[in-house]
Amino acid sequence: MTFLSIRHLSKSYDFHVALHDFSLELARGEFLSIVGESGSGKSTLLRMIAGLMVQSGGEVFLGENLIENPAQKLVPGYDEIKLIHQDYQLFPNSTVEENINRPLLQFDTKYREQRVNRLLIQFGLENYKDRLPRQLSGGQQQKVAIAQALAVEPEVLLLDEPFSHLDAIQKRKLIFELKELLKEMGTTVIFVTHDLDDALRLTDSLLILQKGKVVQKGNSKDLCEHPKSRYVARLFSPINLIPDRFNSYLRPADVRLRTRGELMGHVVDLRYLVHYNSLLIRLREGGHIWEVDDPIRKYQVGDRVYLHFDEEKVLVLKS
Ligand SMILES: Nc1ncnc2c1ncn2[C@@H]1O[C@H](COP(=O)(O)OP(=O)(O)OP(=O)(O)O)[C@@H](O)[C@H]1O
Repeated sequence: MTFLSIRHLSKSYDFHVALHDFSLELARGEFLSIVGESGSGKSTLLRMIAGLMVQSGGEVFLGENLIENPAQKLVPGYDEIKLIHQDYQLFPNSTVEENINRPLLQFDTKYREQRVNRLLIQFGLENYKDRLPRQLSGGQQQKVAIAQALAVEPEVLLLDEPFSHLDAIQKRKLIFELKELLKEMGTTVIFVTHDLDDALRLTDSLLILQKGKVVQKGNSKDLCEHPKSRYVARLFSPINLIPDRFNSYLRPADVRLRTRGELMGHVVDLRYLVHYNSLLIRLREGGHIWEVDDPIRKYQVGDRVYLHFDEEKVLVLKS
């Protein structure tokens, strides 16, 4: 059953259309990642969903209730829908505990104490509760910001690249912890990012946004195997253009390397990665450079190789 319903939402800034006719339905507790490059309209969309920006057209409903925008509502925003972005602001002179407690001031003391303690435990922040934000790492500060947003038990959490200040290891850990926590709480989540890897750590369900338009929506397997455009295909891996064939591409993992054949090239670069060597191969035909996986780490820079592939692996991408 639909819980969050976004109907024909659009936004123009002066004459520039930042978001075109966007519709989406999410069930309670569903997770979705929206992936798009910088300027594709991700933040604009989230701010309108949260009721923090006036839209040019369309409506957002949470359950039966219309989400009013700042022109319709005296105090913009809702406790039920919380938006967290990378430039979160903690109160610098308040402790971790006080920061998490801030949104709860209208509740009675007993409830506040219980809620804050629970969040401190859930986020592993019990030992840091008396510290000031500047005495925490970036990851811990980000956890405090998220715990603060969750204090009022929002039904919907909107995450606008909130992990971009963190290093890769911290980020992976936080996304993993957050995923478990949010599933347990039954929160409905929309995560926007330009990084497909981050998106896939949180959710399998993806929507790809480009220049304010939805280009594809589905699970990661569908999008990886049947991308509708080069942009979607390239989010998953580089793609290699097949010489003398229009709009036909291969992923690095779908090319097989042999010592004889027709399509010939030379290895010009090699990167050692966890599961395979990634080779750059200059093709004899047209001098194209292909990126190809070498899972058995057989080839070296300078080697001559022949490239083979199965027809069913060819991606035909017109745009
Ligand atoms: N206040 C504004 N006035 C005019 N144009 C704006 C304004 N805010 C955003 N835009 C434009 O709207 C488009 C979408 O911006 P938005 O910030 O929503 O994209 P984004 O996908 O979140 O980008 P990023 O990943 O860089 O944050 C961009 O072209 C941007 O320049």
